Amino acid sequence: MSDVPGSFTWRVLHERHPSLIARVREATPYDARRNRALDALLEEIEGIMAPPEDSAHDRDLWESWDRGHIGRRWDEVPFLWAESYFYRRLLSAVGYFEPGPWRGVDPFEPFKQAELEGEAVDEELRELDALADAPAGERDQALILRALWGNRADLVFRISAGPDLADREAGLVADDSALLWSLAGTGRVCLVADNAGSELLPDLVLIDHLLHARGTGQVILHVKPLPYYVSDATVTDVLACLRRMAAAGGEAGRVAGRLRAAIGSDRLVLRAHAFSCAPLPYREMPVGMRDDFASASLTIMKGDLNYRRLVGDRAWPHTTPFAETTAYFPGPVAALRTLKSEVAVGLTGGTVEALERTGRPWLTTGTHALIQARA
Ligand SMILES: O=P(O)(O)OC[C@H]1O[C@](O)(CO)[C@@H](O)[C@@H]1O
Repeated sequence: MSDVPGSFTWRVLHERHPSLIARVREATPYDARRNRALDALLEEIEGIMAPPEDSAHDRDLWESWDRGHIGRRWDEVPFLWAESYFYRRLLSAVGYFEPGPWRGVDPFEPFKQAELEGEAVDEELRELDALADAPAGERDQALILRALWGNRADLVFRISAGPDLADREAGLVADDSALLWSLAGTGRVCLVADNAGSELLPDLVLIDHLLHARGTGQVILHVKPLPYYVSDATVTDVLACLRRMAAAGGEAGRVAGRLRAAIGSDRLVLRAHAFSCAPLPYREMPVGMRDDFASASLTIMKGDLNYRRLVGDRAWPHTTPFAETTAYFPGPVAALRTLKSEVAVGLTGGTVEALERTGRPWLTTGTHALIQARA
């Protein structure tokens, strides 16, 4: 829940969301009607959650996902539900679904594009040249760590996490990478993506490594069907990353070429399932998605939001076993995530004590990360 003033979840709803609306307005010159809708949303999020508009194409879908929350105060329903619904309402406000000129215009695209064009990305892509000749085991570990720490580059988080984020000390609080690699066999691997740009690029490099070097037969890449949580990856973002890598040349260009060919031969399959934007945990996933995950030798869940949805967005004792909270999942699963919210399981008592002893925040700052897996 988010109803305790000053708590982390309360601040996301009452501070981050209003500041995100301001950033969206700064980034795109919306017309008067869109601005009025954004004003109305700003007012609404301090009070009662309104239903989707009568004419909304996905009204039935949201009604099926509603658990009696619509019509209550935004901060009196589960945090996951309110936070997810906010992004749906923001898209409505900017005219994303309505027939007319703003239809399909991603309000977060200016942020995503600026990041993808940045020099930091050039450097990351150049580093792939040296990695291409590294011994196999070294490459495995380097690529998994890049995909993991790429999750720190989350734009919603960057917008509001403060300037010292990049300087903070980084730490891995759990590391099941050996189990992860033992599960990534020659059959199918699902990767459930999180952010575009700096996170999706290393995810795509990891996918290429699985297909090209590790003998994985097929990878199914799940992305979002809609712009979501600011920087979450859509198919458009996958294509932008492929173009960016192709333009960079060198090993990045070769990776892009192989991935294009893999899409052409269905060795890399893209999915944009409606449930990927649902305000619900994966425990409630629909049959089609369940079948995908059940057919894979491993599903890799990227990022903080997917982690919350995977283990359940609850105040678990941090020592609750990861295998227990994911027992419902239809196949082997791994999580690669930097910690940006208060949910964490699968840690040893010693690790939790050591983290608490530092007296510094570790759960919501993006300074710590985990690799967890269960067979
Ligand atoms: O992009 P990620 O790693 O899923 O992070 C999203 C996280 O950011 C927040 O929206 C704000 O910190 C969290 O509530 C959420 O879990």
